[in-house]
This record gives sequence, structure tokens and C-alpha cells, in this order.
Amino acid sequence: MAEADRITIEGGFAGFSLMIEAGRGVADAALAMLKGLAPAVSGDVVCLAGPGKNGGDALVAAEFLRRAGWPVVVRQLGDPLSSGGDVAEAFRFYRGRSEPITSDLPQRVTLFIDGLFGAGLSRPIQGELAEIVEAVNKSSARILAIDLPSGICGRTGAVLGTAVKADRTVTFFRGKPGHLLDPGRSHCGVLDIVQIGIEDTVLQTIRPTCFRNGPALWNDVRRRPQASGHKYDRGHAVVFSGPAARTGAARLSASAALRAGAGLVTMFSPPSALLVNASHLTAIMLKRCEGAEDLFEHLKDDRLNAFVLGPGFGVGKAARQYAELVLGAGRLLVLDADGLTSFADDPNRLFAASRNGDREPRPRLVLTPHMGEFARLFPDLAEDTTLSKLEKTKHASERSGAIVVLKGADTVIASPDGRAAINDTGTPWLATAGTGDVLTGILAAQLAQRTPAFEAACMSVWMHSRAAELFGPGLIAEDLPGQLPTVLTELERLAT
Ligand SMILES: NC(=O)C1=CN([C@@H]2O[C@H](COP(=O)(O)OP(=O)(O)OC[C@H]3O[C@@H](n4cnc5c(N)ncnc54)[C@H](OP(=O)(O)O)[C@@H]3O)[C@@H](O)[C@H]2O)[C@@H](O)CC1
Ligand SMILES: [K+]
Repeated sequence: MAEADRITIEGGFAGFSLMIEAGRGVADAALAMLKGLAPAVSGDVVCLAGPGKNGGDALVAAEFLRRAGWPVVVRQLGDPLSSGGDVAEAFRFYRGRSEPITSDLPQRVTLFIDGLFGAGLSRPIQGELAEIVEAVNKSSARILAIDLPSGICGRTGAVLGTAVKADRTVTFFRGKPGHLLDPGRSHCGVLDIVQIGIEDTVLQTIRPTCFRNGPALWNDVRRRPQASGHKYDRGHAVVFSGPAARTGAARLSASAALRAGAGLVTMFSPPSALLVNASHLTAIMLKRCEGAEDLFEHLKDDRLNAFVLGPGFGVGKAARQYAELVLGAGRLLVLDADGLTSFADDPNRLFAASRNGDREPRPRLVLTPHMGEFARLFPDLAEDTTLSKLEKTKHASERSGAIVVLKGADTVIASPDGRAAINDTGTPWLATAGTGDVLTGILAAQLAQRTPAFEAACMSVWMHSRAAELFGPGLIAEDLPGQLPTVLTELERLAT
């Protein structure tokens, strides 16, 4: 944002004009929240203005709201005139009441506008300021945050000390990681992104590498069946089954792979589980696979192009051998669950297989850990409290040479080339047994169709979340594949 700001001002746009537009955007959002209420009978609109430009935005918004007829009170932290520059100008722009801030807040408040700290938050909120934030959070008034809820770090989404819990947050030009990463995301409430005069062309100079996950990022590279094509054009995905008593996870994965667009799906099953699997499978094919030699033979069929290893598979030597064989044969691999844990004692062995002696121009391995599994492969990154979830995932991807999908309510997807995406869709109902297995199948389908691995991972995470949103409450993992046709139809509509 600092760079976007700098380029815009260098181009002849006055810094205070940006602040006016920011303040106007905040005032518009406030008016939308106040809609239906009468200024004469409502409580005050209380604008909390901090010492920096976040406070400047609050002062500008306060003036626009005052002009719209609302009873506005500014509670000011620090001396805006001594701050100079745009902040002093904003203070002169505001023609209403202003008092120094204390924890003794006004009693009749309809709306708090939080302009204490934004991008310039540099340390935890403590002492009387923390009491003020707590009092604002406890009040029954609604809360609108400017740029970021005060106390939320824009880089990491972490709470520094304490943080405002807003109903709505207005930010400028583009969202920041702290808006999408937990706990920042839940402190923002509804997120509005308003344009304040910064041209999109600044992005050509800034070249951002971090994105909010959504169809705009990948829908145009998504592979889809062609009228003249046949099933092998859509790839042949393989899912490794676990032993007889643990086959369900692999079947969830396989059925998701077929629904998500793989041309063919085969389960490789140990002999003990063949009968169980055979009694459940119809369109999905079944092959016996017992040990490395068997797999080596199967891999001679080079139409088998994308593999899933991990769901229900069991931890141990077989998982390590299979993963290495698949990667060594130049195939794409989604490694999940037990597949990840199998490398806990020697993660470098996995990373070496992933890089395959640096002969691979593009990543062929996708890791889909939750935080617990991530900590087994990347213990130092997991423990490092200075790193955000975004940074942890990016470092892990760079180290492993793999696409890393670090799951959670705020799933992060990172590529060794430095790109990353944060997913902020989905529902809490996704936190149920087996949904991760379904994700591996959706991913295998995209890889089988030869979508580049980073985009494949991003779109799979999004489709998985969207399927859950469409089903709604009461979701179990088995319900997800059945929603995929609707998700695909939606994506088709967006593409045309
Ligand atoms: N970029 C753009 O394009 C545009 C940006 N705009 C706006 O600018 C905002 C960024 O402004 P900003 O850089 O002045 O920082 P801001 O968040 O106001 O705070 C800095 C002040 O807070 C203080 N302080 C920090 N932490 C503290 C703590 N825990 N407890 C106590 N004090 C603490 C810190 O003190 P210091 O660290 O210097 O001692 C300093 O005085 C951005 O969020 C957006 O709203 C818009 O106007 C439109 C265009
Ligand atoms: K704020």
C-alpha cells in the first residue's frame, strides 16, 4: 500500500485527496449502517481518531457525516496539529466537536467509527487504550473500522494486545492479508474495499504475488471437457486405498476425483481390501497393488498421471516408497494425511523426491496438511510466532519445492515460485471427518486434467468450499461430491 500510495502521489495525486476519498468511503459505509435511523432521535456517531493517517481518515469521515446531519463526536488520541501533513489538514477540515480520548466513552452511541490505528500499528495496544478498545467492544453500538480493526496486524491478521471487533471494515484499493487470515478476518466483520483514486496500473510496478482465492485467479486456465475429446484427454487419476478396515477415506477421494472431472479414476488396493472396495465401486475401477514391485509395473502405463496418497493409507515405509516411486516416474502426486506423517522423521527425503534433482521445471507434488501435519514436516516454521500463516506456507513451499495447501478456515495455498492465495470462503460445517479426503480427490482431478499445480490447488480449495456453502448446515463429507456439478455449472457461467 505504501508503494501504491507513493506511485499515485508521484503521478500528481495529492496525498490529502486520497484521504478525502478514503474518508468519503468510510462515511458512505457509515450512512449505509445508519440507514433507517433518524439523526434527531439516535445516539451520537463517535469517531475515535488516532495519531496517524487512520485518524485522519476518521476526521474526514466525521466531517462528511456531520454535513449529512448526524450528531458527531470526535474522540482524539494525540495532537493532530503536531502530526502535521495530511492529518493536520484533516483536523482543520473537520468543523465539529472534538475531545481528548479517555476510557469514559459517551453513553448514547449509535455507531463507533474506529480510526485509532490502521496500517501503522507498530506494537501491542496496552494500558488505557486497551480499556477503550474493550469498552467499545462491550457497547451495544455498531462498529465500523477504518482500514483494519485497531489492534489487528495487516501483515499477519494477529491481534496485537487487544483488537476492535467490528461489524464492518472499510479498506482501500485492495484487501490485505490481515483481512483474510484469522483472527483478523473474524474481527473485520463484513469487508468493503473502496477505490480512492489509486489506479490499477500501479500493480504493474508492484507485481503483487499474494491473492484472494477466487475464480478470477484461475477460471481461465481451468481445463474442461472438449467436444472432440475423449476420456483419456481428461486424465486418469489413481487413489491408493488403505487396508480392509480403512478404505472409506480413499473412496471419498476417488468419487470426488470422478465428479470433479478426471476422465478415469482407479483405486489401487492392497489384496486384503479388494473385496471391500469391489463391493462399493461402480464407475471407479479397481486394481490390486501390493508393494513397490507391483506399483512399478502399474506405472508403466503412462496414462495414469495424477495420484492421491494418504487418506486412510497408514503411516510407514509403504507410503514413503510409493510416494517416491510415483514422483520418480514423473507423475503428479497429492500427498495428504498419513502420507505426510510418513515423512515426519525425514522430511528432506520427501523434499528431495519432490525436486527430483531439480530436473522438474514445474512442481508435481501438492501437500495438503492441516496445522498438526504441517508441524510434523516443518516444525521450525510451525513454531515461529513471528510468521503469519501466509509466510509459513510460503516458506514451506519454497523449502519443499511443492505446492503447499495449509488447511483451516483461512486455507493458504503457496507455490515455490512465490505466488500465494488465501481462501476466505466455506462454512464451519466443513470441519467434519472426511472433508479433507474429498479435497484430495478434487485436486487429483484438476492435476489429471493437466491444470498447472498452483491453479489446480487454488481452484480445488475454492470448489470444495463452494460445495459446502451450497449444501449448507448438516453437511457430511459424502455430500460434497454431489454438489460439484452445481459448482462446475457456476464456474461455466462465469467463464462465458
Ligand atoms: N496508504 C494509503 O494509500 C492511504 C492510507 N490511508 C490511511 O493511512 C493509514 C496508515 O496511516 P499511518 O501510517 O499514519 O499509521 P496509523 O495506523 O494511522 O498509526 C500510526 C500512529 O499510531 C501510533 N501507534 C502505532 N501502534 C500504536 C500502539 N499500539 N499504541 C499507541 N500508538 C501506536 C504510531 O506511533 P509510533 O509507532 O510512530 O510511535 C503512529 O503515531 C491507513 O491505515 C489508512 O487508514 C488513507 O488516508 C488513504 C491512503
Ligand atoms: K482502525
